[in-house]
Amino acid sequence: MRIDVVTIFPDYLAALDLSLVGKARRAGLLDLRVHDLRDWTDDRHRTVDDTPFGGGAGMVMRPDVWGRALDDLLPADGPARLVVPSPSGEVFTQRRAEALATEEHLVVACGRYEGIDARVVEHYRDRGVAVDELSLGDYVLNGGEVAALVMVEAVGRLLPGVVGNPHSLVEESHGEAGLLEYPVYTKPPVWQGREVPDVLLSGHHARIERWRRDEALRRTARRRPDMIAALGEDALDRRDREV
Ligand SMILES: COC(=O)c1ccnc(N)c1
Repeated sequence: MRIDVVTIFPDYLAALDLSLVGKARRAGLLDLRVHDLRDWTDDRHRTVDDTPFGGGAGMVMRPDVWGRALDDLLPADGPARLVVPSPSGEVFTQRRAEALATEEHLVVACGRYEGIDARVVEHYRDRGVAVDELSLGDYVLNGGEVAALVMVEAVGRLLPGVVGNPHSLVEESHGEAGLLEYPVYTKPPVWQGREVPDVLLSGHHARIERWRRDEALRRTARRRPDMIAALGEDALDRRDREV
């Protein structure tokens, strides 16, 4: 997979050279390229923004600069998908990360200031480019870069070969089961006078699996009842309903 990230703060994305995403890049599993939007400006001040039509505070990012950048990065007939992190976007979820991880090419446009001129998204949608305006949640950031870091990591870790044990992706929170993850424990068996649940030391795999499912259901029902409500009718078996 190729991911192009366009930003006026390329250094913000340096964290993607680390850890799993960095390993994926070095292994050739992820072709991640970070671009400075100012490379597409046409004035000596390398201007990317201007005052908003209709007045109001702040500045808006210019469509002409973004257009030159995205024309270079979004091939006319290519499979690329344009992702625009925005507080007014659809919520970015694990399901969306899974969908994006199947794409050949993503271009992530990081807005700053009051945002990007609305004609940019319109223009590429009208040209037949798939455009996802995506939000991390109901809060505002100073720019799309932090959201781009989150999205690139959430998508990159799903690529085949990136995470050592693919099975661990299944049992995660928001994984296939649609539940939050059960609590986890490791050595020492007693810490601060607190013991590990006996069932986890029993070696009885069926009981351990049942305990983990029960804990995931309890945790989800307590913290995210909306996720329980969203489960399909056949998602809960008789034993689940006893939890
Ligand atoms: C400028 O971008 C944002 O403020 C932003 C992006 C994605 N999700 C959010 N909740 C905010």
